[in-house]
Amino acid sequence: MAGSPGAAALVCSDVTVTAPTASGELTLLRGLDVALPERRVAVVGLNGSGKSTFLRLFNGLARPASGTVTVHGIDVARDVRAARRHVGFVFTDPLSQLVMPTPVEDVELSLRGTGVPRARRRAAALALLERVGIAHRAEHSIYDLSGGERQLAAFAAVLAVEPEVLVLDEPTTLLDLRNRGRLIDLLGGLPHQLLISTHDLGLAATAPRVLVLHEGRLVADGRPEQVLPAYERWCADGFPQEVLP
Ligand SMILES: Nc1ncnc2c1ncn2[C@@H]1O[C@H](COP(=O)(O)OP(=O)(O)OP(=O)(O)O)[C@@H](O)[C@H]1O
Repeated sequence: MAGSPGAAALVCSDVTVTAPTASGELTLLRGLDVALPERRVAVVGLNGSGKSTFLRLFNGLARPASGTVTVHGIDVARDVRAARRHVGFVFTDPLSQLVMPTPVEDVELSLRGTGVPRARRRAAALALLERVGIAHRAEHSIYDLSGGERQLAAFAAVLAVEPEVLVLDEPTTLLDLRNRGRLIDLLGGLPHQLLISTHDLGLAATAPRVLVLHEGRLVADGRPEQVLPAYERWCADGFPQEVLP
C-alpha cells in the first residue's frame, strides 16, 4: 500500500496504549491525537511519561489498544513492514540493535539492502562511521566500544539504510560533550524528518516543535521557547492535566 501524497509523515489519531499487569492493565498512552508534518519534532517528559512508547508506535513495536497510527499515510497496524521501510529507529540501548561483531560490519550489513554495490560497501560504511566520528573504532569489537561509541555506530547503521524518517530515542544520553555537539550538528544537517525523545533540553530546543508527555498524555505542544520554560517549571511545581495551546 502506498502512502497518501501530502499526508503528515507521522500521525496518531486518538491512540491509547495499554499493557497487562498482574493486577489488571496499565495505560501507557491515553487519547493521543497528533499530526507531525514538521521536519524536526522533540518529545520531552519525565521518566516513565510514555516517550519511548510513543516513538515505538511508529515502527509497530508498540501497538495501540485503540486509535490509529500512520507513517506517510500507511496504517502501521495494517502493514507494519511497509511502514518500517520509511522509519529508521535508533534505540537508547545500542546493543539492542547492533548485530555484527564490529561497527564497520554492522554498517555494511545495513548497506546490503540499499543500492550500494558489494565492492563499495566497506568504503561507504567507513565514510558513514567517519561522518558520525568513530571511524577510528570501525574494526574494534562492539563489546570493546564505550556506550557512546556504540550509540554512534548504531546511528551510522540506521543512516545507511536512508530512511525518510529517523526516530531517535534519547540519542545524546551516552555521549560526551564533544560527541553530543557533533551529533547535534549532524542531526541539524540531515534531510530526514526527525522525531527525537530526549531529556537533553538543549537538543530539544533545536526542534521547532516540542511535545511534552506526562503520565501518558500530551500536556503541551508548541515552539521550544514557549514549551521548554513551562516544562522546567512543571518539573519543579507539578504538571497540568490538559493540553496547553
Ligand atoms: N510492556 C510494558 N508493560 C508494562 N509497563 C510498561 C511496558 N512498557 C512500558 N511500560 C511502563 O510504561 C511507562 C512509560 O514507559 P516509557 O518507556 O514509554 O517511558 P519514557 O518516557 O520513555 O521513560 P524514560 O525517560 O525513563 O526512558 C513506564 O512506567 C514503563 O515502566
